[in-house]
Amino acid sequence: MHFSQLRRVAPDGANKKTSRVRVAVRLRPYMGKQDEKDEGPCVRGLDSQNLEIINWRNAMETVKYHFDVFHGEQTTQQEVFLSSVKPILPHILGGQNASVFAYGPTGAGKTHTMLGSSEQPGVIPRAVREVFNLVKAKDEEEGWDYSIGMSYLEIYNEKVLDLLSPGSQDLPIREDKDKNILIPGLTHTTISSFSDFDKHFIPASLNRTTASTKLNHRSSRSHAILLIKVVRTLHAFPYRQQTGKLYLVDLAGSEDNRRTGNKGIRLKESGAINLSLFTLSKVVDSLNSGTAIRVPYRDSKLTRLLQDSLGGSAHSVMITNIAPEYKYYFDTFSALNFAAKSKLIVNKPFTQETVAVPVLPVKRARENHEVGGSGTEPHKKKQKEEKKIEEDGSSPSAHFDRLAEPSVMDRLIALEKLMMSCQDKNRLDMLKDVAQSRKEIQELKERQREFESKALLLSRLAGDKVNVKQDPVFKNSTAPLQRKQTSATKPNKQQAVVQPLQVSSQPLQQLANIKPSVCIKKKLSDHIELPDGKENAVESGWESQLNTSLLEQLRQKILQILNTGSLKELKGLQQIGDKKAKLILGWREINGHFTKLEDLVKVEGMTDKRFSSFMKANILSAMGK
Ligand SMILES: Nc1ncnc2c1ncn2[C@@H]1O[C@H](COP(=O)(O)OP(=O)(O)OP(=O)(O)O)[C@@H](O)[C@H]1O
Repeated sequence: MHFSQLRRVAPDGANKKTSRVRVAVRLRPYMGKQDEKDEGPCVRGLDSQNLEIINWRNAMETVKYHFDVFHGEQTTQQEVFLSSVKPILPHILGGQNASVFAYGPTGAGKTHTMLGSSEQPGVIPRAVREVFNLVKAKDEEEGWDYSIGMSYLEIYNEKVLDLLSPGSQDLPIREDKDKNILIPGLTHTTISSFSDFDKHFIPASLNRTTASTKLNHRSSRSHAILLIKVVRTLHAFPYRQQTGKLYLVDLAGSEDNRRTGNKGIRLKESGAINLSLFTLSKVVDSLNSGTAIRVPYRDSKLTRLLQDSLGGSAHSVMITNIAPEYKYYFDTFSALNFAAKSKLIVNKPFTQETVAVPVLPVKRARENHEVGGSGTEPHKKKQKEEKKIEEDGSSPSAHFDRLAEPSVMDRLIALEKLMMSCQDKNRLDMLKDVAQSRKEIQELKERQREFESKALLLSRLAGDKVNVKQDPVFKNSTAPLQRKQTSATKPNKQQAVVQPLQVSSQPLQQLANIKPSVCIKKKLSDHIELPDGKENAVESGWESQLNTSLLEQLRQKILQILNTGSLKELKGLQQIGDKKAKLILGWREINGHFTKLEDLVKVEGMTDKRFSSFMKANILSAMGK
């Protein structure tokens, strides 16, 4: 029977909606040599979806990335298969397409993930076995006959080569009227069992073009693409037929030409690899951002070939492999940026040892390069301290010195720019917001520290002199604080007006509703709506009119918001604007928690009077609901 003459039908569940590419990241175990061992990893997992890598711009920070799935160093081949690949396989039997591809730097574990070894088989053998199992489990009664076939090819230097028929020429890629991608002339072999598959696959794998680079002895210089095709045909007239394709792709390594010493033919290979990987990144980005009108499949052979199995109604998974050693830092960083949906700079040291080491290695490297290392005294002192720290090798900046050649730095900067230009606007805005908020919190933290040291000075002076306020030394050294106090003495109408708490303060209001006292509410309202806006009339004594247990509950709730509330939740409190909320966050970062509500006066700009007014406004607001 000639199936090619039979009518093809649309796959089950196929629709016009473009599906996104699921992104998983797999971190392979540390494999540095013994003498490199002390360096430790530069990247580590946080949980099943997040990981962090040291920020090359500032070794005191980490950059946190979020993915659909994160597979840590201990993750087994079986776990990777079960969570990232197995769920998509049943779709192939229903006539839909799918692709699984391993992306990442050379030596980071792509081949291990896709192929594995006989002791630890990877995605390819497990997926093929599973397809056979799924077909076997199909009920005869459903009326379909299944046949499984395979093709195996590589894309090397933008040429499509048939691995089942070595020595063949570059094959063309075509598209039929139903938008299916075809490769005329490509060997397609029917396979009846897993061992049948193995018989064809193993010798074909040896035909794969590999060569050695400085980074990895067995570096793969081509994209190896295994196609498993499942065709199902109805027993009876009209002999409907459906074809599902599964592409299992071990991509070439994405090493950087200038670092790997590639010349001549290797350089040409790298150019082709980089072109196709760059196009793949644009395709994945277009599919996942959902904003692109045109997905640039045609810009490389790889993406053109995968066109009907990546996006559209296909099910796609990209497993990005990364390595933890510092020598892979640049590659890991670019692989993560390629794969990431979002990233966040976290102001947190990577290891405990780095906590006390305020180093800015990148900045220093560039400064040295640009201005010959000259600088002010404090700058020189800082450099000296940094040098000392780096000599004993305890700082991550020591590792970055190797990356800190101007050419590598320039490429990291260019990479970031490129990444930014590829991002959709929202992501860019989000990054800008994060950077801005961090800057503000940093400034506020510095001011808070200043404030605290002044407060300390004040308490010392209070021990020496009876009336601190008249101490001229203190007056001079606390100018900003005094400015705040001066403005606080002006009547502030807003402070006297009690408004309902905003959305984020809902729990506080709910709490107040437990035992509302109409009588008290009215009385309090009378007080707070004084026409002249003066708050002193209700500043004291108002608490005594409230039910004490309710008052305590409200106080606890406010304390909880102060201690755990987000910026938005803090701003939901009465009399806490954006600036004050950030000051509170800054105070929390430095000091931990407020033990009691009265501790709020330790935050810059919060006087006793303002605190009383704050308490009154929040409690009355909750009561007034
Ligand atoms: N998760 C892992 N667990 C144990 N060993 C691993 C793991 N991942 C990779 N390896 C080992 O690391 C080495 C490099 O891995 P692999 O050859 O798979 O890298 P690759 O990314 O495929 O490189 P290339 O681009 O050259 O193909 C191999 O010895 C491999 O066995």
